[in-house]
Amino acid sequence: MVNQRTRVKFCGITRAEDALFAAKLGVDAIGLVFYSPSPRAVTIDQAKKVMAGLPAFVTTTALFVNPDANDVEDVITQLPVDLLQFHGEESGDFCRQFNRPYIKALAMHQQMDWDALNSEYDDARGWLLDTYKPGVPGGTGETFNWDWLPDSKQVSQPIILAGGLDAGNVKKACQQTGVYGVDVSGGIEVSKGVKSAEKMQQFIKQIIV
Ligand SMILES: O=C(O)c1ccccc1N[C@@H]1O[C@H](COP(=O)(O)O)[C@@H](O)[C@H]1O
Repeated sequence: MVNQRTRVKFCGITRAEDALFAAKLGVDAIGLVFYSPSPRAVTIDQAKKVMAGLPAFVTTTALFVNPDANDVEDVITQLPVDLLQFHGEESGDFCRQFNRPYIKALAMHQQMDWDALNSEYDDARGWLLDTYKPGVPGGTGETFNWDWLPDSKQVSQPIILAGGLDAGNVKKACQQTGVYGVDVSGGIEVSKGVKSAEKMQQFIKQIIV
């Protein structure tokens, strides 16, 4: 039996050099933000450059927040993204219309209706559980109470933990929660959209030993 380590996604990548460095460190996935109000948003041309030098086996994820279906189509017809990430209030039907694997981000509250979510997003490849902050769809840089995570009897989808992770708390997060994966954006940046090689390395060191 192979030991499974926590999977890692670095999100909000805007520069080819950051994507390459992340790949060298061994990340499983990188995220490209297609949500224009975000300071980490990329255009399709920028995303092409970021993706160009990536080696095989690094999953590329396109992140949207309540997009028009046409905008998603534009991205998936022009870029070879592997996975869609919906970070708004998209319905299950909306997410699955593109016939692409998707993950659904959910803003965490103490009480979640896991049964309803199970039936709405039963075909999601993972649920990304992120901090709830009114008016901010994601990238808050803030953690939520990890005791609120569901147990394996409540959900069947792989859980990806997000929200305020960094090199200082990710090890504890993995040990305490046993999640399938973690997703980080602000915790590995020097400034919004610009990743820090040092912080990326420190983050990975906590997971890949
Ligand atoms: O990064 C953004 O700007 C962003 C904008 C809108 C929705 C989601 C966004 N990022 C995602 O938010 C989480 C947590 O980010 P952080 O580590 O707390 O900064 C992460 O999954 C990003 O993918």
